[in-house]
Amino acid sequence: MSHGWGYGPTNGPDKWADDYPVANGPRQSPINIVPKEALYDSALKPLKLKYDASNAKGILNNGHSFQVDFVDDIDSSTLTGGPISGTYRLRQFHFHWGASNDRGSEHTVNGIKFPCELHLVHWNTKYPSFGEAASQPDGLAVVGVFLKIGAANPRLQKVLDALDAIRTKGKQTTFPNFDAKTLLPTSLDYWTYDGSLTTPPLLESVTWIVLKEPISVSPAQMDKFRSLLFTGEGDAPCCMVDNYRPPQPLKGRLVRASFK
Ligand SMILES: N/C(=N\S(N)(=O)=O)N1CCCC1
Ligand SMILES: [Zn+2]
Repeated sequence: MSHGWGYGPTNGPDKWADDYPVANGPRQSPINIVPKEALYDSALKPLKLKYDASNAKGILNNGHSFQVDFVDDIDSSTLTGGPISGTYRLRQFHFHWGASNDRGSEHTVNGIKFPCELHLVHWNTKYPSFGEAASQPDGLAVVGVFLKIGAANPRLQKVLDALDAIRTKGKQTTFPNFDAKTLLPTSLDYWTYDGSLTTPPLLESVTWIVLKEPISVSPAQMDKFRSLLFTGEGDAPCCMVDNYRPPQPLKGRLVRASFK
């Protein structure tokens, strides 16, 4: 694949192994979650998410999705507990979505796709940096949250209102004072398994923590996600949609549940 990776017919998920052979590795993500095949583990701790709204920095169209970046030079926005040991710092959150409401999520549940999936990316502070952590088997922890079509979600609106300013690849703007915890559902029940980044470089360094309860999103809000472009200013416009990798082979991995 001579050109950069993406989600199109010539550079999409089926082609990523050309440049990133780990794409066919033993712990790739996402996966299809089959709740009846998950093992309830009473030893799993509750998730503890302590986020400081003042750590929110900016919002960026990175050409694959958009992300909200956080100050992560001190332990002020952290994930502890759950399946992990130690302290993981919030680095950024981003989303994956479809061209229509019948698809868009990366993880699926009993083969069901959601229209969108939120990923909150954290890195293990036992390592000196995000980059270093990303290359370690216990380096990252990503909390995944499904978005399900329903009533408009007011918690999403500040994020969606910022998208007009970052319509094209490479555009960014300031995004101060945002508490990422407001994006989480009431229940923090979760499934967890050992996996990878779902985009190149597909590093097998992620402890996945996928919440069972979705949050709501309205059809009109989904259309705001779809107003972004994969392409840069002045390029032929290509709508940012279907920026999701499909489920990957489980290859014998265990999926554990924090709930019965
Ligand atoms: N693929 C990724 N996150 S994800 N989709 O696996 O949560 N990332 C790539 C660089 C930083 C996060
Ligand atoms: Zn993601």
